[in-house]
Amino acid sequence: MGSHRNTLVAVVRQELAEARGTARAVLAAAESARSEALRRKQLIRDAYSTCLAQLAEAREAARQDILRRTSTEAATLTRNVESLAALCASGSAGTPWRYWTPTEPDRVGRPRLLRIGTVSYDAGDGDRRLPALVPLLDHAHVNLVGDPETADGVISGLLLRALGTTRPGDVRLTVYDPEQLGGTLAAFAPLGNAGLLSFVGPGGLSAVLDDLVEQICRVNETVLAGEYASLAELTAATAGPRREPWRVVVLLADAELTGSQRAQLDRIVRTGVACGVHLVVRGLELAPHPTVEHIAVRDGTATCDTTGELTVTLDAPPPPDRIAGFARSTAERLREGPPPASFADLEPDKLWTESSAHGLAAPIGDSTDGPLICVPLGDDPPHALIGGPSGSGKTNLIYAWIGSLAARYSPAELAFYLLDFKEGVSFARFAPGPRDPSWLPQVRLAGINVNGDREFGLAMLRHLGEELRARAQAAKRYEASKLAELRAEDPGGHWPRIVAVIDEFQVLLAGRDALADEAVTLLEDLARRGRSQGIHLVLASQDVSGIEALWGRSGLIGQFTLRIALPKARRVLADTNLAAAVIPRFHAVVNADSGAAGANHIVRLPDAGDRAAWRTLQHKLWHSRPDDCVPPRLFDGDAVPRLPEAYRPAGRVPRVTSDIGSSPGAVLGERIDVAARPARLRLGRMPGRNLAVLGTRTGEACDVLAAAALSLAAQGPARFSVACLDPGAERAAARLIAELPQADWYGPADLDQLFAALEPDGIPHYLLGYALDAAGPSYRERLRAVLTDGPEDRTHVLGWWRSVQRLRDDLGGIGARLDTIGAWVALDVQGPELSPLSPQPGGPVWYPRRRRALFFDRSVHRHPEVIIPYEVNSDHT
Ligand SMILES: Nc1ncnc2c1ncn2[C@@H]1O[C@H](COP(=O)(O)OP(=O)(O)OP(=O)(O)O)[C@@H](O)[C@H]1O
Repeated sequence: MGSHRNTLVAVVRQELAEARGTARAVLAAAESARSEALRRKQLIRDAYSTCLAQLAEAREAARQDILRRTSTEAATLTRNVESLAALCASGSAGTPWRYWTPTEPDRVGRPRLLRIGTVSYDAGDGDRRLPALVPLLDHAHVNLVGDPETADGVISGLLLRALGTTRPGDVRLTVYDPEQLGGTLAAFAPLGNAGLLSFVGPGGLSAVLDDLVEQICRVNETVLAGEYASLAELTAATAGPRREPWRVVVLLADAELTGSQRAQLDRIVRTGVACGVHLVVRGLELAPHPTVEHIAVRDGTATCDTTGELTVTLDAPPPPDRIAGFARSTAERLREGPPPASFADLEPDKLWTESSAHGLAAPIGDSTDGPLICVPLGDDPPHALIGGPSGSGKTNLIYAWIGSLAARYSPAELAFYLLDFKEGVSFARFAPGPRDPSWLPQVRLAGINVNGDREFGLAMLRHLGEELRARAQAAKRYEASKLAELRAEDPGGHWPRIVAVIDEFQVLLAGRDALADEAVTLLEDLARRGRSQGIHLVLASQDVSGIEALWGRSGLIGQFTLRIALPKARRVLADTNLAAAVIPRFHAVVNADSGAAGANHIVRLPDAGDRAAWRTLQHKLWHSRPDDCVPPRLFDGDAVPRLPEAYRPAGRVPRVTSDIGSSPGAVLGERIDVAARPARLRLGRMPGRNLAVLGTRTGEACDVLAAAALSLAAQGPARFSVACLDPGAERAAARLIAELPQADWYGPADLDQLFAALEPDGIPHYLLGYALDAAGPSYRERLRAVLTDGPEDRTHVLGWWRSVQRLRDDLGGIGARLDTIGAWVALDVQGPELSPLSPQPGGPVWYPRRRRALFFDRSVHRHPEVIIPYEVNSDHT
């Protein structure tokens, strides 16, 4: 029993153990499944939160990106809107009152939008403000509602901006203010003095409306005439000034309108804008129409059609004193007329498009009512006379004319020769200078500071005389009677029209000397025959007696049919023509009928003297110049020409066997002529081929001798004996010796050796004698022998005597024959003193002047000629 029990127990135990084992296993499995599930759960949780974080990150990145793009786009848009606003309301249309000044529109400028205040908006980086703009001229009527005081402030601002962005006279105001009788806009009253503003009394509304309706009918009928839809379109199409002013009618009415008034007002609303009639209304409701801009104002703010729902913070009204000041100056300017054309306005749209075959025409300014006035030159009128007292603007007029012509006619069509006898450099700007390398391509010659050098004037006339002859010959060859025909027959030829301007020409004619006689003869010839050969003279003078001198020469004055008189000019126009006496400053009378009353054109002249404006034009023309265009010859009477390098020995001693040449030429100075050629003295093997330099100006005498010696040395083998008998000339003589390839020096104690050395040996031998008169009587005999016999043996004396008297003493005293001196250069020696050396009885007409010398070579000259001694060493040593 006991064992059975035990067995049972054992079995039970066994089973229990097994069951427990199973349970444990199940538990363990469950545990592991649970922990697996938990792990998975954790994984999922982790993945979820990673996912959330990533999503958040992506969302943030996307948000930042959107914000960035938004702000960039907003900034661009803001900029665009701001620049658009600035463009639509530039200058006085949009400037805040604190900085406000009127801005003149350009010739084809269109009316702008007008600022009434600002709208603020959030640009992302804080609050920004944009101008709130409304249309008026050419675009809209303005209908204000709301608080009258604020509305009147807006109206003042709009009117001031509209007036300030247009030309004086382009806007006419009518104000109907029955309550305040014009007091609301009283600050504009000065405009009434110029007829730009009228106040209408309480009973005058019907008449005003009728008048506006009539105006609209008239504009439609006679101005637009079915061809244009509006005055704005007409102005744009013609690119000219406005044909009709804008009429801006301000109606400050709180009363009811009668039926007919309302009907008229509605007509104006519908049709006014196209005809330049605009209503600015407060207290009335205008009939709905696309051209009506509504502005509702309240407490310093407004809403209007252009800005939609945005609230406009209104600008304070313009200060009344600013309005009154502007109105006064506008009325004043209108009385003075429109501003004159500027120098730039004389320029054509395209440069160098005109042909000068049949003449020249170029504007020099505008008339008081607008259009530019052209001045003709050609077959008729062929030549011009300009007159006006000092300071009246002759130089300025000449600049304007030259600029205007130069912009139209290329160098193939036009050539200028310009000469100014005034002290000053007015024509220097046309030639290259140290600060500006440009030049006016049409200028062939410019003479400045010529007041002392009438010879240069004569040289220019001679040059033109030669040109005239050349043209006349060509015309004969081609059987042409005028320039246009010659150009047609000879299309390959270079036949520009020539305009020669001589300012203060009377200087050339002053004096009863041979120069004046020749100048008059040349002028007469040029004036008479230049017409058909395309050579035109423009003579200017401030001097009545100079002009009167012309009147005495009927052959000359009769050709100057174009007369230009500046204010207070006398004797330029006909005696019965008093226009020049009454024209204001900076105006001119242009008369192409020899000054006859009735042929006057009054021209307002632009300021053409302004260097910057000139430079702009000149640079433009200079950059367009043809490749073969050379700079003009500039003659400056104040400049001293240097001995050109070509006339200096290159350094080597020429071999004795080199070509000597039959008559080497000594260069003495620059001739006063158009080509700036050197004055040469031929030293052939003939009696008298010696040179005497006469006068006491040591520096210039030394320069003449040095230039002669150096130029001779540059031409071939030669010997030089330099005798210096004046201590003041020693440095110059020493400099010369240093530069000459072969030279011997003789001082006062060496004169015996000098004369001994002058033995002929076939090679040219030049005795350069500085202050030869100091040699003294004991050497006179030998000197005379060299002077007499030397040249035939190629020995020539180039000597400096300090007076004619001393030269004469050296040659044998009173009654001595001076024919061994074949050529002389006189410095500070008076004309009569030269009579023994001159073919003219009484000596030449010569008044010594600085750096000028009179040169006479018996073998070539009929009359002595003026030369400019070259500067040989710039330090004058
Ligand atoms: N149209 C103009 N607009 C503005 N300024 C002008 C005008 N014309 C001349 N002027 C000025 O007036 C002054 C005198 O002019 P300009 O030198 O042309 O006179 P001018 O008659 O040649 O005098 P002068 O004979 O004494 O040389 C200059 O300062 C010049 O700039």
